[in-house]
Amino acid sequence: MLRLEDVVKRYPAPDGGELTVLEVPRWELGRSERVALVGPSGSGKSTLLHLLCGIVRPSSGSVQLLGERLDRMKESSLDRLRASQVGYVHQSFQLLPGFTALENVLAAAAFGSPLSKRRQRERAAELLADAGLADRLDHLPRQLSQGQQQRVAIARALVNEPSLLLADEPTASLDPETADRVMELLAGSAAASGAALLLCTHDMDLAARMERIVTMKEISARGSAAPMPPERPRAAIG
Ligand SMILES: Nc1ncnc2c1ncn2[C@@H]1O[C@H](COP(=O)(O)OP(=O)(O)OP(=O)(O)O)[C@@H](O)[C@H]1O
Repeated sequence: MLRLEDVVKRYPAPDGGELTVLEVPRWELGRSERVALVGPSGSGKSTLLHLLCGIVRPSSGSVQLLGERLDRMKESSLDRLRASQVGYVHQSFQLLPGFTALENVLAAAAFGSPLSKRRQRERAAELLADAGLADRLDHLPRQLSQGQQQRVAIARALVNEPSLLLADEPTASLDPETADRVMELLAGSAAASGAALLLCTHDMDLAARMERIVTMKEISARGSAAPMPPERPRAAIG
């Protein structure tokens, strides 16, 4: 479902040169696989997630999602593919502050869902209910707890039945109990819908709940050029 070949990502450096952040000879993620991605801070995890859904383009090499070359696609086609096939859960939720929980989920459906408006509304309400938020549909993000906001973000990521779920440290700002519920929802939903899940985390307990753990070292010949802190044994890589 996802394949990277000879991918290099460079960013402009402040001194006018370039910083090579990623060098990936070859890496694949299969359909329905649930994988944890771990690596020190600055090793390129977020950059990799952004490359995998076309938010960022590689400096060279090929990125294939569902047989489509993202690196060659024009912006509007990329937007459409991402809206319909990819659910992205951000560490900081990124909900629309003036929209209710239901409206936040519907906003994603409006762009990427083939369903009728009525079915979109039903599905959005069902997902929020599955996330334990049936009585919070009309609440604004600021009227929700952190864990509730993250559950809205997960419902939003799932509303278009994506083939690929990308989650960038989705539990980083949550207490352990809430993190546990959020993980259950994310991994359980991916398993139920057959979506592939790639989850970036510093928490090795959460990572261990995925089918497979991959490290940035295994994926990329090069992490950040910046010096990295030594890896710690548990619960906090980076
Ligand atoms: N837009 C950008 N311009 C220049 N350099 C960037 C840009 N985005 C990221 N970088 C650099 O790329 C490297 C990887 O960053 P990235 O955010 O992918 O790491 P990460 O592994 O997700 O880190 P963390 O675990 O701290 O979130 C860093 O050294 C960073 O300075």
